[in-house]
Amino acid sequence: MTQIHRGLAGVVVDTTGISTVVTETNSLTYRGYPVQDLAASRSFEEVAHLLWYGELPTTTQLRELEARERALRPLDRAAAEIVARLPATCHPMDVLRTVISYLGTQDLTEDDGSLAANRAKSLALLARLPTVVAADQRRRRRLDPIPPDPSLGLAENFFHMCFGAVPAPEVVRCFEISLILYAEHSFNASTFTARVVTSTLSDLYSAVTAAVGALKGPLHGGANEAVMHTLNEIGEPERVGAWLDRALAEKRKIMGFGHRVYKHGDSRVPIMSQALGRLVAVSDDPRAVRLAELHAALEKAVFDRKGIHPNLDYPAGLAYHLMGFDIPLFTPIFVMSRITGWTAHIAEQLQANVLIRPLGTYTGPAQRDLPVAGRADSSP
Ligand SMILES: CC(=O)SCCNC(=O)CCNC(=O)[C@H](O)C(C)(C)COP(=O)(O)OP(=O)(O)OC[C@H]1O[C@@H](n2cnc3c(N)ncnc32)[C@H](O)[C@@H]1OP(=O)(O)O
Ligand SMILES: O=C([O-])CC(=O)C(=O)O
Repeated sequence: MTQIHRGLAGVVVDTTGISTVVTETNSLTYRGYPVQDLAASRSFEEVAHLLWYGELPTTTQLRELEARERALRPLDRAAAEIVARLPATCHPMDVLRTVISYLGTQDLTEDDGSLAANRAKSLALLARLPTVVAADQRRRRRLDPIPPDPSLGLAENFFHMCFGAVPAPEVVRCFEISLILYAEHSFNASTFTARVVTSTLSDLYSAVTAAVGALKGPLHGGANEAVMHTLNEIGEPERVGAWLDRALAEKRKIMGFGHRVYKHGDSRVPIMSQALGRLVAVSDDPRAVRLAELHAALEKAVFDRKGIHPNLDYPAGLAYHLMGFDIPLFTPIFVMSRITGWTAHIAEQLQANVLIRPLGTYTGPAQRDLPVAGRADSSP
């Protein structure tokens, strides 16, 4: 009897040299480096280089990558118009997906699937996606877009393009840590989607567009938005117990909790939670402390009631709210980071490609004779 692995749970589908969760230390490594060490001392741009090239950049390589990223940030007029004209009723992930698809049609660089060509496309997306996301937030607030500032690093420039100002260094660093932590996580659903598309020898933009669609769902990246909706729904720390009783009785999934791979806690959560704590301490949001209390109370209550730990989306969701971003921007920010991991996997897939095509056990009707066409009683 064929064993069925629903959801591919526990199935090893390929090798990868990009990242792994070291279960003995509950540590996530990118190209061998623990992510907590990267989050403590490195920039997001350095991490992008590490994921793409396999090594941290030298000073010269970093300067070169930064210079190219800064130069590639502006959108062409048509891309800017697409952002401005798509209905405000659509989710910013739909805007991002649509603009990425458009950018693919405008990319006239070599499309031979070579490593060099894909690296150039990956860098262009890393540079332009923040410009799209920031312009989308501003138009929803009825504000004109702010052009990128090439004197600023990627994280600072994103704040500049969203708000016209760069916040305190603690806030920028918290944001950058979130980008480093979100950058890569092995064969998660969106990365696997990108690899499936790539395995047919389709192009990088098609793979990334599909990955955006996979990340949007609330069981994956969309959970960071859902976390903030949950906190708003509960409202006050004192209401956590009653809210959780009802949610569990209704068999609701508590967003930002649980994980397919980590069963004893997501290795990235302690780092992000510490960064969130520093953010709360400097936040000028009058509700910051109460929200942090509510956040901690829900985490404790879910663990006490269900033994389930939070995943990275749990601290990241509240952090993005306290940084001033609108909730529908949270998952697009995840994309701004994960574009590095997706594109590293696309390159890896192409280097030793095999078509990804699993099997399913058929449970439909047994083979049967077709009814005679045209007979009145031929329909079942
Ligand atoms: C960056 C990321 O993408 S991280 C993931 C973000 N997603 C979320 O936060 C959404 C909420 N979490 C979930 O839905 C799940 O934990 C997933 C989808 C992440 C992982 O799901 P799976 O590995 O398939 O685990 P599964 O859903 O089978 O959960 C196992 C058990 O724990 C329960 N459980 C898992 N997560 C939760 C949760 N968040 N709330 C309540 N119960 C949960 C399930 O109901 C199930 O219980 P049962 O055995 O009594 O039926
Ligand atoms: O690995 C997963 O299934 C989901 C996740 O945490 C991620 O993509 O960062």
